Amino acid sequence: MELVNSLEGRLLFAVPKKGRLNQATLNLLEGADIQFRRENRLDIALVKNLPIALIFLPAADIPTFVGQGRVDLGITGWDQVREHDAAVSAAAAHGGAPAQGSGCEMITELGFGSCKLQVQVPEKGQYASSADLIGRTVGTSFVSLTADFFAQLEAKANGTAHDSSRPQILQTKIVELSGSVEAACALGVADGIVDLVESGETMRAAGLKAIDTVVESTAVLIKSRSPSNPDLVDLIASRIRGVITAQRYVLCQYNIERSGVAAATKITPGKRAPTITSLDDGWVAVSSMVEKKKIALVMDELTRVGAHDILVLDIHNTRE
Ligand SMILES: Nc1ncnc2c1ncn2[C@@H]1O[C@H](COP(=O)(O)OP(=O)(O)OP(=O)(O)O)[C@@H](O)[C@H]1O
Ligand SMILES: O=P(O)(O)OC[C@H]1O[C@H](OP(=O)(O)OP(=O)(O)O)[C@H](O)[C@@H]1O
Ligand SMILES: [Mg+2]
Repeated sequence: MELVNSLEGRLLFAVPKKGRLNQATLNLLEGADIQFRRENRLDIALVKNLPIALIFLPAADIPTFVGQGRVDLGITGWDQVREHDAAVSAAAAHGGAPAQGSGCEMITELGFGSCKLQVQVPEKGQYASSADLIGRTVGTSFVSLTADFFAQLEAKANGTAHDSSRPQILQTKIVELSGSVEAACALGVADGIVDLVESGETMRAAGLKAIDTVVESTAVLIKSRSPSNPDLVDLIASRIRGVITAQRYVLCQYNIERSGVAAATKITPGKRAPTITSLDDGWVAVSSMVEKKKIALVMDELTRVGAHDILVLDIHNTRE
């Protein structure tokens, strides 16, 4: 109870308490110098060096807390934000509460947690396209997105207009499952599933294949429509962007004769522009940010156009 009282005046920041996004999120918080100690089993942690409290929640619940404005900031999957939005719209269409505070605003993508929410069917089965599943049973944890997806397919198949603001009466049966969704086809619970795919290993191991994509997802930083401390939200967003940039880029430095600079800086144009410093005897030193995943190719090409003394340095942090 005491801890809940000490939330007063603090910006509330929801982070995934487990699962695929947990560790990468903790690394990001560390990079952004958000210092905290989480007591064993406690889902609230006060940040020591900023007026922030971290709230550890399941990734799927974070858009609800942020969307209702109970929590100011959150990190979760874009798939979860879309599922939440679809659920709120569906409730409104059924005459429930109007889409009260449904809105989470996306601040930035975070560069981890990439995956696709895909329609999957048995590899050697009779279904070749999503439309073949109309009127069948589909298992998923993403019931609202799946219902929307099949409502659109059914409207198209029936030659009618899809209107998401009206209650959807589906021919396709959607069965809600909370995990290990891949088991549903083999065990006869569903004819197809809608679930996340990253490497495809889980899908293949279950003897399934993907036939359609409902949503492409990545981890995102989201905020509520009217956060309690907008300046602090901006500060955190800017720190987090800085950490992500630092993780994505390396600093590439090299020396080259002035005559080769134009060709070399085409290879390393930098994030904004390369820094060029004159050296003796018609040589220059160039320093430029390069995407980590491209650096080997960039070094090959720089060597080809006459660059020497190429150095690649890690970037600890950045700020625009
Ligand atoms: N295989 C994956 N690769 C990349 N990102 C993923 C993967 N699976 C899930 N995600 C992302 O992580 C989010 C949370 O999913 P995850 O399954 O990790 O959480 P959880 O269901 O709360 O945890 P758990 O499955 O451990 O119970 C998803 O909404 C999605 O954005
Ligand atoms: O394409 P892959 O790289 O194999 O990853 C996809 C799997 O990852 C997630 O499962 P998770 O590990 O969260 O288990 P769960 O199904 O019990 O949630 C997701 O639900 C898929 O099953
Ligand atoms: Mg999971």
